[in-house]
Amino acid sequence: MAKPVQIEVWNPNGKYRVVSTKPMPGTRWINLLIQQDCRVEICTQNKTILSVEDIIALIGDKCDGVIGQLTEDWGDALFSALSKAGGKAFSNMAVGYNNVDVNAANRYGVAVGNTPGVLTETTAELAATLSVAAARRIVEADAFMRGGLYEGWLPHLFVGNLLKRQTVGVIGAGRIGSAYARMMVEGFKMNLIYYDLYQATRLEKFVTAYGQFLKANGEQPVTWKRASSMDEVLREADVISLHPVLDKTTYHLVNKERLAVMKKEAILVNCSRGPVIDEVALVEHLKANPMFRVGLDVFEDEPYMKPGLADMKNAIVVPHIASASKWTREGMATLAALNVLVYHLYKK
Ligand SMILES: NC(=O)c1ccc[n+]([C@@H]2O[C@H](COP(=O)([O-])OP(=O)(O)OC[C@H]3O[C@@H](n4cnc5c(N)ncnc54)[C@H](O)[C@@H]3O)[C@@H](O)[C@H]2O)c1
Ligand SMILES: O=C(O)[C@H](O)CO
Repeated sequence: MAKPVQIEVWNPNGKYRVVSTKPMPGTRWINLLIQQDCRVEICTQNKTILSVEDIIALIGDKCDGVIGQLTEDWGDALFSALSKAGGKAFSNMAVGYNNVDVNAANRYGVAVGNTPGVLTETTAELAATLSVAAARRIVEADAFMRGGLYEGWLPHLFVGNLLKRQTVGVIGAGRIGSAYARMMVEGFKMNLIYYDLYQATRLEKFVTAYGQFLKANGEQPVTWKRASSMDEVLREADVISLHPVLDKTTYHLVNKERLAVMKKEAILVNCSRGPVIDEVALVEHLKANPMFRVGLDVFEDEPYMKPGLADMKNAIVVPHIASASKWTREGMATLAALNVLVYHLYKK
């Protein structure tokens, strides 16, 4: 039997019981649930990742809906427990739902929601930040300065890459990949090459129009190309950002062989999911190619890094913060609450 979990209760007399496995930013999401007659229970346990047993204890005997987190394993055991408690809706507070077994949810009659769109620009901005930080060696230079090593300007000190007129490669040109591509094309006048299973028509139109605008102003136009294979992007791009969903087709999409295809001084950014890159192979590649740089927001065995990664000066690592702006996180919480409410509102 799991230990009882600590909770904070809002609107104790609400008719429906909705559980959030974590406190989430803002109060709009709580108010929306209260307005629809929900008793809101928020788990305040001081434990970053809740186990399946913890969440089963939270769900209890009666629960109408749950808002959960991407760190939780939403599979058969949890959907079975939620269904037994009368629950009909679950929302991940994330757009990615690789932690959710949607087939299991279907088997138990639980509707599943996620939080797309509201985090698109915020996540793309972090990918752009990592790209620039890697190109200009910002983290290394910051450590150098704080370490008291700066003795004066030197022609070779922290020389990095100029992005202007280089090629940006995007793998997975969906919402976030396209937003990132637009930032890099418009912000740095980079040419675009992308690979996706589907054509990114709006992105192509944007780059074409921006190229025409530059030309009309006497500047060299930017260009775009839809690659017929992922390897084409890896071979041609100077900066490559990964934005696909994580599923069986994208697991270890970037492996030892594909790293070898990339330019020796390329920059690789990952703000999608850690397992899209074979991280062991990446560490070896970083060791063998000191001019190759990476910017990582996500890791294969989160919260851990593969041995050796933390020692690599050509790697920038941040703790899965790509969607972490106040506006976005409040928006994600609001969307998650609406997802859980939709089922009950339909019933009324
Ligand atoms: N680091 C973070 O904090 C953070 C934040 C938001 C999203 N994400 C991740 O980013 C992912 C993308 O989010 P989105 O809103 O852009 O989703 P999206 O569905 O709009 O885009 C995903 C794209 O990947 C493409 N794709 C799927 N399989 C592919 C393959 N094998 N090869 C190439 N492309 C493939 C799809 O066609 C689609 O265009 C999410 O699933 C999530 O895992 C991470
Ligand atoms: O999938 C997501 O939404 C991110 O990983 C967290 O914002």
